[in-house]
Amino acid sequence: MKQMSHLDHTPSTPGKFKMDKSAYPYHGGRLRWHSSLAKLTFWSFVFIGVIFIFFYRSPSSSSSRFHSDPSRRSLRTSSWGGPAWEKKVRTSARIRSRNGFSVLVTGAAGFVGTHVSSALKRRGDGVLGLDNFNDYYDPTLKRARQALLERAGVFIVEGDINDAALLKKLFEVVPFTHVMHLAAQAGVRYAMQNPGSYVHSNIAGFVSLLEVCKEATPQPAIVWASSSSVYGLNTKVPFSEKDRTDQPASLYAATKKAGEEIAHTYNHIYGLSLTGLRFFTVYGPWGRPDMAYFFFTKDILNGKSIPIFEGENHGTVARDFTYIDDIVKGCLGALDTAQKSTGSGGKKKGPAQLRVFNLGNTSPIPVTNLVTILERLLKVKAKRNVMKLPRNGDVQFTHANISLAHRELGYKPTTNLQTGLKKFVRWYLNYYSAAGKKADAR
Ligand SMILES: O=C(O)[C@H]1O[C@H](OP(=O)(O)OP(=O)(O)OC[C@H]2O[C@@H](n3ccc(=O)[nH]c3=O)[C@H](O)[C@@H]2O)[C@H](O)[C@@H](O)[C@@H]1O
Repeated sequence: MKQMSHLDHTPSTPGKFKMDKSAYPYHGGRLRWHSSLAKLTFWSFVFIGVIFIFFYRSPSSSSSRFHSDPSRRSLRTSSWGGPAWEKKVRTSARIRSRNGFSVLVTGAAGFVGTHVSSALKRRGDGVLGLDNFNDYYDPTLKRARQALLERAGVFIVEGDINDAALLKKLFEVVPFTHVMHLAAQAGVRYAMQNPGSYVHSNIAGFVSLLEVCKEATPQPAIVWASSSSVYGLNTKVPFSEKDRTDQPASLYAATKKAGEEIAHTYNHIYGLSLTGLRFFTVYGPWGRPDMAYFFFTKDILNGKSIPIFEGENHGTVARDFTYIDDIVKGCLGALDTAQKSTGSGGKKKGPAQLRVFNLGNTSPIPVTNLVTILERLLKVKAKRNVMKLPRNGDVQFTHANISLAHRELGYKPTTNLQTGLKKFVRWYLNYYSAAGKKADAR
């Protein structure tokens, strides 16, 4: 709006010029014409200067451009900046242990983001969260996670990874040693409804973050969330990092695969240290209400029928469900073994680390078994509506080979589905009964 008002003033200056022109007839001499032209040039420079300063000084300018993007569903305009805000940022990111890290966690109000942030904080690392609190699923749950982190001393900045001015400011205030990049548009099937949001967050947002990281001094090491879905139509099991990932079955998977290629580019050109983690259907307390185990729980309790997918000829649909605490250990292992980025001033100074790891559980469980476990834990019989796996991006089977993560990160999952779901159900019942909250799943 401010820009418009500047622009609205534009005619007044040439108007003066016109007046000058009419006061002095054209044949009145070149000199006067030249002096008017000089005035116009002068005022034009002043005007352009004002516009320039406005754009570069105002953080809200970038966020207002960003807010015009229809694929975003962030609920409120982010406001940031100022001494009090900077103090909160600095305090949250302050390292409290010897050889600790200062980590920027994007997507900190998300499921994995919350767990990783609190684990880092517990061991004495400095943690600053960033989240846009969009309404892809019930934002009340994200706010509750935020409150949990606040109590642990983690401040979450409200903003989007596409807001380059905000990211730059964060790096100005804190020289982050690491970035744990978990902000993303998740969910396999939703990609058919809102493809733009996947491109916006998983591709444009990732590039925006990497652009700022590559310019930062020192450059941080980056660990980020890829997905088991990159294996797509690959039929060789268990999935190993060496297997083909060029047949994604969903746009979601394609954007995660694109992220892996983009990571390669930034590593190659700028010397950024990058580690991608392929998560396998992560579940647990504080989980995502759009995921099957979560809304199955809600629907079973409400006596609603649940759609259970099956493959051709009643083929089993199965997932290598992985418990959140195991995933957190994998994330911390990745951060701990991440080598420093090698670039500075936006230039590569030497080869840097580039890694991809599977973080799965290594034991695929049919979705029907998941439902049976939930029935037992909830003591309610599910109304099963078995149906053909729709052509909506789902794959029939996932199974991780985790030997690389085991060797390099010391990753060793220890929670089976029965135990993990028990912990989830306990949390679910507590969380939704405590405040009389309604599980607004999807
Ligand atoms: O690990 C991954 O790569 C992915 O895991 C999950 O994706 P997905 O495995 O599809 O998880 P759910 O949506 O919870 O589905 C779990 C299983 O339940 C099945 N399902 C899902 C929904 C439904 O109505 N019925 C049903 O039988 C799915 O086919 C799938 O086999 C996450 O949603 C993704 O963000 C993540 O990247």
